[in-house]
Order: sequence, then structure tokens, then C-alpha cells
Amino acid sequence: MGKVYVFDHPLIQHKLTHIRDEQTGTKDFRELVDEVATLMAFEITRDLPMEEIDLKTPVSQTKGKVLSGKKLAIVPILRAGIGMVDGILKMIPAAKVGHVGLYRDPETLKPVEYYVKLPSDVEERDFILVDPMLATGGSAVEAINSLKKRGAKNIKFLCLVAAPEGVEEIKKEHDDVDIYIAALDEKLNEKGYIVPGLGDAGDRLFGTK
Ligand SMILES: O=P(O)(O)OC[C@H]1O[C@H](OP(=O)(O)OP(=O)(O)O)[C@H](O)[C@@H]1O
Ligand SMILES: O=c1cc[nH]c(=O)[nH]1
Ligand SMILES: [Mg+2]
Repeated sequence: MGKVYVFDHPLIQHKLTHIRDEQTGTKDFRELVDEVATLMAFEITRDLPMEEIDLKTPVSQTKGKVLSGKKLAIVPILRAGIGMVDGILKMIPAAKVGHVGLYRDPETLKPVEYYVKLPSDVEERDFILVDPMLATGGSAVEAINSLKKRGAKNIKFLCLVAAPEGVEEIKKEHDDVDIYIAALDEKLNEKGYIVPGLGDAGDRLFGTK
């Protein structure tokens, strides 16, 4: 059964408040999303396997722990997920990056897939799927379908702001996927936007609108 983790770390909450603020412009919005992604990566990598190695410090022989070479892939849901990739790569620079292109039809709110490119060794990798927004959950569920169809077995979903509806949708369709959220908001409005949310993440990241 997948778990839901909501981060209450003060640094994440502080930065998220500025991300939400409509006065925050594109440059600051992009930098803050990048910083929060780095902080969240710190937490989602908590269970990475480690191994012990021998080494010598300037003082003595000792043993130390290093990551044991788990193969990871970060997959942003285009477009807005791109804003979280570099922040995560700062923590796990050896990860490969795939892409799933989806947009949400503004009338039906259903996801429309337009691009998929994943690392070739899909079955050997653990996946971190990223998108700042989890609203109805349609896009995340479709992206997870897409990864699983190509052989992905272990998937975590990472987002900044989620609506309860989106969390329930992932749990219903993919109860093996752990969900990591910076904030769980109140609800969706009649246009499918998260309330209070932060508006359209893609438009705010890339200055389109
Ligand atoms: O949970 P859902 O109801 O599916 O909504 C969430 C999706 O909507 C936004 O993408 P959008 O369709 O605006 O595409 P964009 O990133 O290209 O702007 C967001 O980045 C998610 O992918
Ligand atoms: O609130 C929302 C919902 C979907 N997509 C966004 O970018 N924001
Ligand atoms: Mg958008």
C-alpha cells in the first residue's frame, strides 16, 4: 500500500508561501521551486541503500558508508515538472532523466499525452516522477500508466501542492506508489484549479500567460 508523506519542514513551508504569492515573479518563482525540489529530494532519498567501504583519513584507517549504486531516474511531467529537475539533480547527480509530455485539456480536464522518452534500462531503475501540481490526479495517473507500460516497477510521485481529490485518485489507481507532497490543500475549484494553490505552475515557471 502506497504511503502519503506531507512535508512540514519550516524551510519548505517558508519557500512554498512565497511560491504561492501572486506577487512573486517568474525569476523568483523558478528559483524557489528549484530550492524546494532540492529540499524534498533530501527526504525522498532517505531509504537509498548504502554499503560500507574502507578508507584512510589523514589520521587513521576507518570504514565509511557510501550509496550502493542504486539506479535512479527522474521523470518530469512536461512542462511544469521541468522546474523541479535541476533541484533534485543537485542531490543525486548520477540519476538519468526521462520525460513524459502531458497537458490537461482545459474543457474536459483529461490528460493528453504528446511525448514520452525514458532511459533504455527502465526495468532496472527506480523512478521519481515529478510535477509541482496534483489537481484531479488525471495527469499523474496517466504518467504512471505510461511508466508502468514501459516496464517501470518502483515509482515515487513528488509534487509541491496537491488537492485531496488528486491524492485519492492516485491511491485508487496505483496503490503501490508513494506520494510526497509539500502541502495538501483544501479542494479544487470549478475549473479544476487547486485552492488556494499557486495558479498555473507551467505559466508561472515559464512566464507564459
Ligand atoms: O492533476 P491534473 O488535474 O491532471 O492537473 C495537474 C496538471 O496540470 C498542470 O499541467 P498543464 O496541463 O497545465 O500543462 P503544462 O505543465 O504544460 O502547463 C500540472 O503541471 C499538472 O501536470
Ligand atoms: O491549480 C492547478 C491545477 C492544475 N494545474 C496547475 O498548474 N495548477
Ligand atoms: Mg499549465
